[in-house]
Amino acid sequence: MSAATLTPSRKKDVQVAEIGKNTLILRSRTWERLKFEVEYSRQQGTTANSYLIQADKKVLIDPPGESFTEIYLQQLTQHLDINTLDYIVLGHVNPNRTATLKVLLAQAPQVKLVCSRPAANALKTVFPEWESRIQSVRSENTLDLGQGHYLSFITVPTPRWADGLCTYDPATKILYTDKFFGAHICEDTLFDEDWKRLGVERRYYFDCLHAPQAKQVEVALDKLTVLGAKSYAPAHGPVVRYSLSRFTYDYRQWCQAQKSQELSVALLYASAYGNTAILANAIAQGLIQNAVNVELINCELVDPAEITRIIEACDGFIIGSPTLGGHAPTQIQTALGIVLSTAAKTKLAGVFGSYGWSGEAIDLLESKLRDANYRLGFETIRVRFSPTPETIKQCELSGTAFAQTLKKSKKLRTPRQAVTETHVDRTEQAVGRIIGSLCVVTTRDRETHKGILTSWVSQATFNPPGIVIAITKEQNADLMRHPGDKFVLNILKEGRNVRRYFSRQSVLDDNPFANLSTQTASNGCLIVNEALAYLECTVQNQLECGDGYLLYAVVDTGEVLENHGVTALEHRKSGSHY
Ligand SMILES: Cc1cc2nc3c(=O)[nH]c(=O)nc-3n(C[C@H](O)[C@H](O)[C@H](O)COP(=O)(O)O)c2cc1C
Repeated sequence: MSAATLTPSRKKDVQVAEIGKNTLILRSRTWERLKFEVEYSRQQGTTANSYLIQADKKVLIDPPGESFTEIYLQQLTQHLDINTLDYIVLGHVNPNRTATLKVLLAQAPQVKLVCSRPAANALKTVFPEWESRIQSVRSENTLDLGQGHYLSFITVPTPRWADGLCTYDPATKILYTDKFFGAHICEDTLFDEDWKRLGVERRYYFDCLHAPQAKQVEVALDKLTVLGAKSYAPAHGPVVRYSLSRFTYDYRQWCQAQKSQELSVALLYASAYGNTAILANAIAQGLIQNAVNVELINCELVDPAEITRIIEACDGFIIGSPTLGGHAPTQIQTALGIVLSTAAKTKLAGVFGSYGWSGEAIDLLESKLRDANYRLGFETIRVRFSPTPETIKQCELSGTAFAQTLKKSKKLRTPRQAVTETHVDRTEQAVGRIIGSLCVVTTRDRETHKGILTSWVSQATFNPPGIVIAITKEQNADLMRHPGDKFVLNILKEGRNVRRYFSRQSVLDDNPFANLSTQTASNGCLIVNEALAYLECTVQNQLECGDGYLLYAVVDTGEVLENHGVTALEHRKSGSHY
């Protein structure tokens, strides 16, 4: 076998070499950044690999995109009489690829296109005239080219490439892996003999393309590793021959590492023409770079039960949509319904989308989430038509901002668990796991105002609206203990450290209201303006119990001060003290 290596060129070119019996690689090469998507940002160039198997029958695998059409066909025709070509196998389809396909199909009317069923459906929609030339295959299907080249197909659907198809040739033990096991790097070296040097590019490629779909990649690996391949022939970068086991192991490890991140974000989207998908991938990068697991959900492919499961398990969710005919696609509307009925209000949310002129889908998503009181982790991203390098960067930064906010809120919400069982009675620890809304009760005695921090509040009646509030004797809350006493319950907002002014030490030393913006309620007590909401209350009943009191108070009036926040919660180590 001659693994011919051609002279380097700084211009785009096509490198051709034999990589196995009857098998050529045609590598369309560019040393420049091919596209502005994040996956190309390391600027090492890339190769678009195509393969030609010439046995009794002839198959071309994955012709490149339109930036190479001309130079690729020039090279191809030096090694193949197009009139003898039988099949073109496609690992996936995208609009960019169709330019080369159109030329090939026009020149070779006998050629059949072989692809997965989703790819076939997509092609038939856009090119109905090709219908009779498209042959869709499934995992158990094979194609006999003669001379031992008995090709088998393996469908490998992922959120990003729902139509993914790998091809295995037992004659050469080459597995054509399309988007798996690639790297964006352009060199003369065809194989991976110096594979350690490729580590950074391989990992970056995985992070950009596969980390947000780690679960589906694992399923694909299960299908591919049983084949016993000796080489991987990917769509980009060197052919994998020397590091096949190591690279497969790395993929497993990277998937595991991704899935075991402490924080996880569900990234839901639909995209008819690919623009919203590009935004989703850029946001995913921002999250992944900040050690957050991303579950990419292409809403067109995932059933509602799976969306519900992922939404329940995630720490935050981000949803993106194109606008088509003034609406969000049905699948996005379904996903939104699931989110609104499933996701806890404490989950951080985000909205993005590509639109043309009116962008109703993005407005719908944002307004529904705001109305439902979700906190948004970044300013809603609206991109007209195709993203630009700037908007891609903006998406990455938004992903980063989202990850950081998520980490902060997780810290706030996570109770400190350091106490050992020898120090605190287990029962007290268990009682301490009851949590409540963090509030400041304000009372008034002539010109003196007082504030008491509490989280022992619960709604008790609907009609009249009434609450029960527990106070301990040491809280010295005499001004609110008797029927007819008035107070204001200020419900605090998560993320604002208002409580520090009302800790025991602060109250003893200072006037807690000196550093806070307040206003006077109609019952004379103070409203803390930084609170999320306040209730003006009148005590009706009091019950002395244990070392405290239980008060039932009727809510006279109240108001939400900030529409877009969530209530701060109080977590305690132990139920033995406040
Ligand atoms: C059939 C069709 C209908 C569209 N209707 C709207 C519309 O009502 N309002 C709008 O802002 N953009 C509209 N657009 C523009 C798309 O939102 C825009 O092309 C967007 O980039 C598509 O995103 P996608 O690539 O993620 O599918 C329409 C586009 C098409 C092809």
